[in-house]
Amino acid sequence: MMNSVLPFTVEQAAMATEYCQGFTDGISPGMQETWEWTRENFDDADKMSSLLQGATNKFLAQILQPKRILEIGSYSGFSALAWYEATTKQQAEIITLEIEQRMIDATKRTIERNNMQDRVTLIEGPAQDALKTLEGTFDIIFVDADKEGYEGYVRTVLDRKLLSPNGIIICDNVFSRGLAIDTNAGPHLRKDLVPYWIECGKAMRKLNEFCKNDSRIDSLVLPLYDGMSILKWKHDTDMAPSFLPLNSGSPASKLCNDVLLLQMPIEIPAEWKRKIESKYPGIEIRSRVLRLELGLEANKIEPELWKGVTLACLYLTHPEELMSNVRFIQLTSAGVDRWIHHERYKSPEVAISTASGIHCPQIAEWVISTWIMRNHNLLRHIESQKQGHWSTVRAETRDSAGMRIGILGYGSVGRQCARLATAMGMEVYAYTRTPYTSDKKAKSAHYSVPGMGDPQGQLPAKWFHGESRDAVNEFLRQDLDLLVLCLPLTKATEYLLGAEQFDILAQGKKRTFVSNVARGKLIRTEALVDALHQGKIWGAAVDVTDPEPLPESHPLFSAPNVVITPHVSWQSVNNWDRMLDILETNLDRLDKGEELINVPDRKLGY
Ligand SMILES: C[S@@+](CC[C@H](N)C(=O)[O-])C[C@H]1O[C@@H](n2cnc3c(N)ncnc32)[C@H](O)[C@@H]1O
Repeated sequence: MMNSVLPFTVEQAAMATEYCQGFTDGISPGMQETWEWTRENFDDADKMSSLLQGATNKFLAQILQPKRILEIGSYSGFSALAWYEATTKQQAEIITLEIEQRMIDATKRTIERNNMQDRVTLIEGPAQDALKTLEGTFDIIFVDADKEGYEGYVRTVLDRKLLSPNGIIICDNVFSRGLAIDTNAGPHLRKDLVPYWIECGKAMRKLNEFCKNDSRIDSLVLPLYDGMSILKWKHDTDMAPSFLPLNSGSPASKLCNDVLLLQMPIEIPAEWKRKIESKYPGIEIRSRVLRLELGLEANKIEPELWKGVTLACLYLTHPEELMSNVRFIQLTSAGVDRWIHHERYKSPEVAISTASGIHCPQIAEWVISTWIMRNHNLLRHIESQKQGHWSTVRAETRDSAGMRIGILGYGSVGRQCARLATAMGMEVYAYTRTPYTSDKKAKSAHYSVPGMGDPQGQLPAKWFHGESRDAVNEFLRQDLDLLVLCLPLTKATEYLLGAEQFDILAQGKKRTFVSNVARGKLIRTEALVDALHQGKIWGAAVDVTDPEPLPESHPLFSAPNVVITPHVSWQSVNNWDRMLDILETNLDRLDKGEELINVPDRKLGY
């Protein structure tokens, strides 16, 4: 066949339509009813897709299996119904845009009649506005509104990368009843409509020229119905969100229908997103930057962005109803305190992982640096420096060689403290809740920064364990030079160090330096202040306090030999790369159906 279009007369075209419909599946009773009802109620019902076109859209969607569809131009909701029926398997989300009130009402009728409320959202108003605020990507975008608007819609979709890597844009009516091709090509048109369709035709020619020349996309214009063009990202451009290897033959990822939402204090690097999208074809990634300095209110995530989210990486809790589909939460904090009352956290169906391990290099450095500040009298020297005079202080100065560090809580932070202390010639005593046996399990299930810590538990010279206060007191009797608190705050560990424990430390042969990098409530603050004033301890460094923040002029500020920092020991520019490493490891494990890393014990609360 030389031409792609048969030279049908109007009568022959009607017969061909009937012929095709007769042999076509997918025109459901609901579609038939909506179509008939629209024809009976609206004079301009020719704006609606034909039954065969509805079936075509449905057929295409069944092959492409989109998870999100955007329709620009609902009219009476007939095409939205076709998208809806085609996507029951994957429960796709469908957003349809409509500006005209009578068509908004008609679409609402179709949505209600066909019970589409669960997955179809009708956004009322100009499509131009909606397109500026929509988030995420869509696998099918059906452009079927005002013809002059098409080029702008397509440009916005491409510029804002609203089209998913393997998604398609379908533009309907690109022939404009034939007048886009030739202004004489519509002899069958009603005379009064000719000027309108001539204008539409001009807009369509401009659209087609834009699409053909835009280096980001491939364009296919088909002589179907009133002309239909299909657009997709070019596969050799880096303009698209990312590309999936076509026909790679690799088995489908288990995450292919997942939507991952991240809220972290950084923009998620495009490179990381691309890597994840190509590892798990089909996964959709959405993100919001966390700006805690703006307060909780400013960090709410709009319901729109929560739709379909199954995997989340979060610091803050969000309303349970928005998170109802979430099956995995990667917390960006090492602790779970914020989450323990949240339904999603409590649900056994939801997998949880923490950020434990990402902070240990810097926290251990904080412990050692504050210890050195005290031993070398740096606080006093700095004070003199600030006053502009050569310090005359010649106080007792210590070095760490041969000293003993006692680490209460031998997790990732404790292990890195042990590593640094060992390098300085210290002896390590470690305290754990349960008896230390082998580290194999911890090693496979917990994140540690490569080359850091003590993954095999080889550094301690002596191990202690127990859940009782007596067991802890026994540990405190071990003549410790440096005592580091790096254990979680639970009911059992609350106020672990009070007046009694400072007395125990005072009775030993050494004067202990107490360092708290865990939680303020592990220590009774009044008892610490007393111990410092009475010289029961060599000094203290606290990055966490009770209360926190420490109120202005609190007695702890003016106690001797204490270093206080405002809960900052965890900070480092490297945190977020490490966080994304943990998340990636867990996505790998979810994909392979393996046990996750950094899974907290929900009963113990850490
Ligand atoms: C061709 S009809 C849509 C047909 C429908 N998709 C179907 O297949 O049955 C175009 C619709 O787009 C709507 N429309 C026109 N301009 C619009 C705009 N700027 N924003 C949103 N909708 C618009 C019109 O009111 C009209 O209902």
